Amino acid sequence: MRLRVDLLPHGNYPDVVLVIDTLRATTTAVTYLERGAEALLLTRTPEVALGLKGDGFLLGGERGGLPIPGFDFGNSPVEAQSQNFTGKTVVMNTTNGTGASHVAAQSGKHIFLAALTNAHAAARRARAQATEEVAIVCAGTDERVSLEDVYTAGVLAEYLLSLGEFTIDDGARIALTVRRNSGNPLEALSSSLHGGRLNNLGLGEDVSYAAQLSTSTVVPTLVQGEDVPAGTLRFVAG
Ligand SMILES: O=C(O)[C@H](CS(=O)(=O)O)OP(=O)(O)O
Ligand SMILES: [Mg+2]
Repeated sequence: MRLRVDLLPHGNYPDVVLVIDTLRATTTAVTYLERGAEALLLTRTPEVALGLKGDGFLLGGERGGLPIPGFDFGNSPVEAQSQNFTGKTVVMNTTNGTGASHVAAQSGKHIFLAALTNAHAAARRARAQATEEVAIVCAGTDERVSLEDVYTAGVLAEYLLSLGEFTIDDGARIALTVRRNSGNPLEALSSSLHGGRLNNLGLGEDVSYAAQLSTSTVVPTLVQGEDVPAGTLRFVAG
């Protein structure tokens, strides 16, 4: 079994993909499902999301860290945690995480969303489904490598290695090194460029929330081969 870590999304995934956007899209996605959402529709663009508005969907997303005009929510796990989404479908579009999921879905057989909050459950699901490779894909920020995603990749890689034999690539070696040398999750996320930016926007509580380790067993799972609105990917709790 191969374990691969892409520090940015590259594509060509043959098997299982774990998509990470710790700050904040995949952390928020886990929280929507934790709070009862029936499904998430991750859209290719904000326009696709806005086109679905009014069909009983709730829209969540951001640009520059702030809510998109016309959307119901931002991209905040703390905001999501304070709401009840029972029976609702949340349509999401964010700067990095939703795009990374679309790259993964172009080729991967099984796509899961991972964050620190569901790290161990996501790793277990990946190991159980994989037949040849687990690819951990860091969304990054604006096409640049981001510390918080690489740190989370290291947490996932560490746990996967405790579950069985893998041959690992240099991306995995880098992620494991970052994980072992960046302190605890809150220290790592707080020292990242994006963690600092969210703090400056008054969104520091989201950074603390995202730093919680394995508080959830919900693993957002792509439902393949289903009829979904064009430009969207449908994830449900797994
Ligand atoms: O909402 C976020 O934290 C980021 C916004 S950005 O990196 O400041 O543009 O989006 P995400 O897609 O969750 O990385
Ligand atoms: Mg991010």
